Amino acid sequence: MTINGRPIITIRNLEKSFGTKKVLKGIDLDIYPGQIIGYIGPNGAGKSTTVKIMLGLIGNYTGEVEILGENISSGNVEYKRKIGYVPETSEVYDNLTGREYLTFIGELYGMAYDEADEKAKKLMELFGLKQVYDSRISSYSKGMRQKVLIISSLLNNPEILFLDEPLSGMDANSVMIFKEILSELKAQGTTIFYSSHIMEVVEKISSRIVLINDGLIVADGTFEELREESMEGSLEGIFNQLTGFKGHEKIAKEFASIVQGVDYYERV
Ligand SMILES: Nc1ncnc2c1ncn2[C@@H]1O[C@H](COP(=O)(O)OP(=O)(O)OP(=O)(O)O)[C@@H](O)[C@H]1O
Repeated sequence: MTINGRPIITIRNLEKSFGTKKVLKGIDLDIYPGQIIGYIGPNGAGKSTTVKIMLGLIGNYTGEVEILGENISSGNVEYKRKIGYVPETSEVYDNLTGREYLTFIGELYGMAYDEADEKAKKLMELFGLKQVYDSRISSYSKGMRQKVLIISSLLNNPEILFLDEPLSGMDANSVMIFKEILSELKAQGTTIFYSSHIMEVVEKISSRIVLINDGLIVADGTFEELREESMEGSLEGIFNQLTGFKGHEKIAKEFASIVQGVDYYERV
């Protein structure tokens, strides 16, 4: 694993509970500039919670989170100017046009209107959305909205990009472009924190993979390192092994039996 300089993100003994449910049970992570971190784990493992804490969207945690040398609990929100975020579920302002939305976001980041407009227009064109730049977002398809979110997260040329399942709804060609964009950004030193369930993409793009299960990190290394340790050939296999998952066929058969109203145990 290549490590450049000081960590850009440091997480120490991060714990978070919702009510009586402990969701993060002591996360420790040092993330270095220019890494693409593939952050993976089963549904409910705590991935989005970790990301939202780093973004300052969730409070009341214990432990330390430092981003760009600043403890985020200090109340200084300056670091937010230097990060970008594509959320898992998006709340885009539907009534705005692409231009209105993206210039609004650009201005929130402190950009001049014309600068944001120029940049957004060019990026929309590269994503094949030139024709709809002045149409309301409510008329966009799911994938088109996703592209707008991706553009909005990059307008400020962030030092750290947080991506939470960013590919949802995007077609195969757009995914290819997006993967290439991530490689280019990484080559220029952007740090990317990438949380996704699409194992083949995570496997290909990540310089380091961190697997979280039930609120704890259970694996951390390059894909090759994890493969050697687990003796599994694919990230999917490593994921299944480390999360203790077995018997997908049995579960599927039982599921189908219930759907069809057939007694599973009579059928097997
Ligand atoms: N605001 C909340 N209030 C109560 N419980 C919450 C809240 N947000 C998350 N949780 C719980 O915390 C746990 C972790 O959720 P989180 O969204 O971090 O999981 P995840 O790893 O991102 O899962 P997924 O892969 O399904 O997106 C889940 O059990 C979830 O129900």
